[in-house]
Amino acid sequence: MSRLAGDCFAYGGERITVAEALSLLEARTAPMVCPETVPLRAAVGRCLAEPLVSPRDVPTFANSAVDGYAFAFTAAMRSEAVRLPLHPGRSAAGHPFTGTLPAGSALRVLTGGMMPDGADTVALQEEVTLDPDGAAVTIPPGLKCGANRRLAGEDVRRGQTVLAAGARLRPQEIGLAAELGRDRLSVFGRLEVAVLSTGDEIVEPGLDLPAGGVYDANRFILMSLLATLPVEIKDLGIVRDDPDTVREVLGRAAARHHVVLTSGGASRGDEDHVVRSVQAMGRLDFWQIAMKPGRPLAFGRLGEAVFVGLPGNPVASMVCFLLFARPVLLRLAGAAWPRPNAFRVPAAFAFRKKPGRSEYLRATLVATEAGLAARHVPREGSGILTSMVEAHGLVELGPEVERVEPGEPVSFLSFAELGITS
Ligand SMILES: Nc1nc2c(c(=O)[nH]1)N[C@H]1C(S)=C(S)[C@@H](COP(=O)(O)OP(=O)(O)OC[C@H]3O[C@@H](n4cnc5c(N)ncnc54)[C@H](O)[C@@H]3O)O[C@H]1N2
Ligand code: MOO
Repeated sequence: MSRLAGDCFAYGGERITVAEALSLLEARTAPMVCPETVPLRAAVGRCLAEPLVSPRDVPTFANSAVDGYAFAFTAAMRSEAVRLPLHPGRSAAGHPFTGTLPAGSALRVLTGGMMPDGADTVALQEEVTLDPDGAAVTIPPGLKCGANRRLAGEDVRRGQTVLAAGARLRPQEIGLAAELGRDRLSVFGRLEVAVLSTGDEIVEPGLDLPAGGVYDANRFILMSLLATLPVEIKDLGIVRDDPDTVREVLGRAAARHHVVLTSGGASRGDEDHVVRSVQAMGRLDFWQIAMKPGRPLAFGRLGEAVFVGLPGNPVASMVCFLLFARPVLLRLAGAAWPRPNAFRVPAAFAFRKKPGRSEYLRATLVATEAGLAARHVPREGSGILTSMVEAHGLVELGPEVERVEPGEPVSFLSFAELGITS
């Protein structure tokens, strides 16, 4: 769709804060995929390619919110019980009453039934007294005019833009489109993302582990994270760190995918063949982000494809994916730039840190007498993957923070806000 400039990931400084990195990335990424029209059921999780405008009011007609009796409200009803003769017929959902209700009478209505002409208020059936012969109802005093009535257009107005282009379609957005009568939607096509691991020590799980070997955790983390996004995942496995193989794999991956995502080798600009190959075949920009974990990040271009190189340590790789790669991929896939909500909760810990960089502490939410609080997981190295397993989210301490005292409010970014829902 749009072409990103070859140098879109360039930046001048040495070290960059998390906020600066995010605003640069937001400014420089744009959708890479084309719109396509898909049936509603296939649209969940995708990004809307054009605004959704309602062709009608919803509800389309005024209707009763309860099973009861409809009538025209009168001032006397505020203070006294009023007995109304029952008009023949009824209004049920799908079976409207077609006449006009005479003033001073009531009509049997069921939930969802169209409000009859001449009525503006409904009394709940449990609250009225029906004459033994069923000929009249007595409405208790105190009802408000318009009670138990749902107005036409009270949810959505005709012509209203209910979803903006770029909206990520969750079950509720799919329901809204269905409610407006849409059976298909124009959504952005899936972003094609190739994932690979490199590093001579990295071994495929299931194989024997030689001395010095490390099983590939990152690729499985990344593919699982990608599965939460509107992308098509191509698993390129572990690529041996040999120049010819790396070039060949990268060349093919870049020609067939929008994005090539790797982990490891993000800091060793001179040794790693992935890094060297991206530099030789396209352009690579190293980012040193003032954060812990996950300082080194690499962004680049391989022809038309975007290259994202995450740090090798599994926790750093995952945190960098969640903070930086995820919004970039969503934006490339047509989504509006996501802005996860951090909740302010009291800290259930004390902490000291260096100013000038952001820290992301793996944290659990714990119930205290004062409500929920965040407790940081004590073992926190960027290779300690069990810290992520234990955690419910990340406590984000900004560059200005030097210490946290128990009870002080901190920003808690739940994993759910970062797209990890199960
Ligand atoms: N002299 C310096 N050393 C390091 C720096 C630095 O700035 N100067 N930065 C440190 C930080 S922070 C990180 S993070 C790592 C990043 O290094 P790389 O991105 O180049 O990653 P590697 O060196 O390849 O690997 C680091 C670590 O992660 C393990 N790893 C790699 N891939 C996987 C995988 N797919 N699954 C599981 N584990 C993986 C790898 O074996 C290493 O142990 O550099 C620091 N050093
Ligand atoms: O990015 Mo590194 O793993 O923070 O320590």
